[in-house]
Amino acid sequence: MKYQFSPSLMCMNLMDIRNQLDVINDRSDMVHIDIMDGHFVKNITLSPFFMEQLRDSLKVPMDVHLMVEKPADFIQAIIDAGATYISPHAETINSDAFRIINQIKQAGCKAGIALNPATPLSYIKHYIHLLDKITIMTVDPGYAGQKFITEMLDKIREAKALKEEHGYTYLIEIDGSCNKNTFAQLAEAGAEVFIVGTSGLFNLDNDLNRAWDKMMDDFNRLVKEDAS
Ligand SMILES: O=C(CO)[C@H](O)[C@H](O)[C@H](O)COP(=O)(O)O
Ligand SMILES: [Co+2]
Repeated sequence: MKYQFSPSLMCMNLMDIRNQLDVINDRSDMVHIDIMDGHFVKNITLSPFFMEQLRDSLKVPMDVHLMVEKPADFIQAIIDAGATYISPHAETINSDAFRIINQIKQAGCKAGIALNPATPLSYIKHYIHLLDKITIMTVDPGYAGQKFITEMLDKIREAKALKEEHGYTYLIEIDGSCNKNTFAQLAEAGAEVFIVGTSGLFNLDNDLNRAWDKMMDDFNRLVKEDAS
């Protein structure tokens, strides 16, 4: 299994997009796009408009993290803006989970789900088999630069065990404080996709190529590639 890295574009230097996109296109597996409505979380970040501006310059898939109270209001706009993965929060789709997952898949996109730290995996047990990716928040949602919640390691282990036991095909993605202090324990627990933001990537160096080199030097020193 090859670990994947997804830079969180809400953390990038928006004054230097062009240079950073060249690095991102060369080195990342996908990009993480946080869309917030100011209600589900008290913050507003990126948007379908931002995605449309970016899509012709991007050579890697867009992974959209929907931190909004009413994701059904945004799904079509995000599909139209070129998303590959679309991940609403499980806490916001209780009344239309299957409808939303079907809408995402029928559009040819991949269906993901994001779970708040306080939300157990059991909350999605009736549709977990339909998912292409599960994003386990290791910080409370809404902001970059927060403290890692170590209790989430058990949830990651549980997601890995369920996947192995039932043959589920979802990717296990981690969102929040993925960095040199957490890479090893996250990989050991079962993380497969690392969303890297301020602490894991963008704050390591003003030059994104050098920052990426530093991140991978740390990662490769701390994590032995999973042979499976
Ligand atoms: O979902 C997010 C926050 O709610 C974003 O994806 C952040 O970018 C993510 O937490 C990564 O940022 P960090 O500074 O590495 O924690
Ligand atoms: Co996110």
